[in-house]
Amino acid sequence: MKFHHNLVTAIVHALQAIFIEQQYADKVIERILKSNPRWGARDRAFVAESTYNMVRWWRLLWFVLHETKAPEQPTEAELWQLFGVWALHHHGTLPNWTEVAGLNPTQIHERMNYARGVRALAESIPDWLDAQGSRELPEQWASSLHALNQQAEVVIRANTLKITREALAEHLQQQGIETRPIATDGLILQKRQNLFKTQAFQDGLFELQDTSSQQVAPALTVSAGMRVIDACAGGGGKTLHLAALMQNKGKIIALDVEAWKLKNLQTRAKRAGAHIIESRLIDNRKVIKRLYDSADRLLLDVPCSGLGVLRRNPDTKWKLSAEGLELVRTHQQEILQNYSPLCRQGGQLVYSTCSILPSENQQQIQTFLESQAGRFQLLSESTLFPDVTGFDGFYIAVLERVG
Ligand SMILES: C[S@@+](CC[C@H](N)C(=O)[O-])C[C@H]1O[C@@H](n2cnc3c(N)ncnc32)[C@H](O)[C@@H]1O
Repeated sequence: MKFHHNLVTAIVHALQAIFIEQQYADKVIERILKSNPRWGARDRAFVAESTYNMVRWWRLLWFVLHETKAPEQPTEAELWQLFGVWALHHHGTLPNWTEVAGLNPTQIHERMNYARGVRALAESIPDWLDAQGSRELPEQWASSLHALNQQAEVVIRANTLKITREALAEHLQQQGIETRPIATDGLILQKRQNLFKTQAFQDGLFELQDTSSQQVAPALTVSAGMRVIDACAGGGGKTLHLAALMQNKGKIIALDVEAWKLKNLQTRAKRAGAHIIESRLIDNRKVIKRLYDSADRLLLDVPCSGLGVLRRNPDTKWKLSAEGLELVRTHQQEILQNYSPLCRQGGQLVYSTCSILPSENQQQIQTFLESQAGRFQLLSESTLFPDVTGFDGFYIAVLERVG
């Protein structure tokens, strides 16, 4: 493996932005790749994947480097050494540079071997989160955590408003992009590659969406002509899927508290040719009250810890705290309580998270049902565990309003 100094400099700068300036890893990597248009595909992949992997294994790498926890303000010299630890561990070789000259490969191997016996080190996760996970999921936690540290596959969803999954697969194959089918409308890329620049993406023939996330819209059992409210629509990943399942007939009201996300949703909806979506910003209580008792189907894809999508956003585990998790849970219950009246009698409410923790999932639904004095009943619930499915961790509950 030959390392390029300028690429590792970019990785060190990316880590500074993520850990010192507290920027989101995906945004940092996007910006760095954009500002270096002359890098080839291999260099771009090296920078993106090495940065993500160093974020993922952050705790483990610091332990191996210094036998300490990660410092809050790592110096540039330390980050170069940390890359050295990563290079030795992952590629089996060290670059011949002064920045990593002081590293001792024998010591690195010994510390790595020790760390293998301590789960929170081996899986590179904060102690509090490891304790929380094993308390909540005594049987499943170890294998779920291990699965959440693997690199996620690239999954797309064919936009059936424009093309069938089979025709899309053929179209992509003609561009040299090999895929295999998954779920109802999904395709998995055989090889990681950036699809955003393809004509097929610009033409709205597909969206990037993990297989687990693709299970949420079908849980609403929508049909053409229904009135659907997606109350935490964000950038609209699931809204677009709902529009496709409704064959662009009926109405979807997409709500969110962030105007910029709804703007993004509108851009995506236009590209996808989904014209039954009306977005509304929740900027006062009336926005919600006006919609009471009006939805045949209500989706509450609530904010969550993001634990189920650690494979894509490994920086989440370093940014989350026990206090933050508690706030998230309070917010989830408030959304359930305040927005459930949007569902009409006889209609259905789907609650979903990209978390596997029962305290964000089953326990929230239980608390909600107990507070409703029989107004809602649970039709089904399932946790999609990453170690079982091989995809993101998700929870989906389907409730019916009966009173
Ligand atoms: C898990 S994300 C939604 C992802 C989106 N459904 C998708 O598929 O792309 C949760 C969303 O809830 C929004 N949100 C947070 N608080 C909210 C509230 N009180 N009411 C409505 N939306 C809220 C966030 O801005 C965020 O976009």
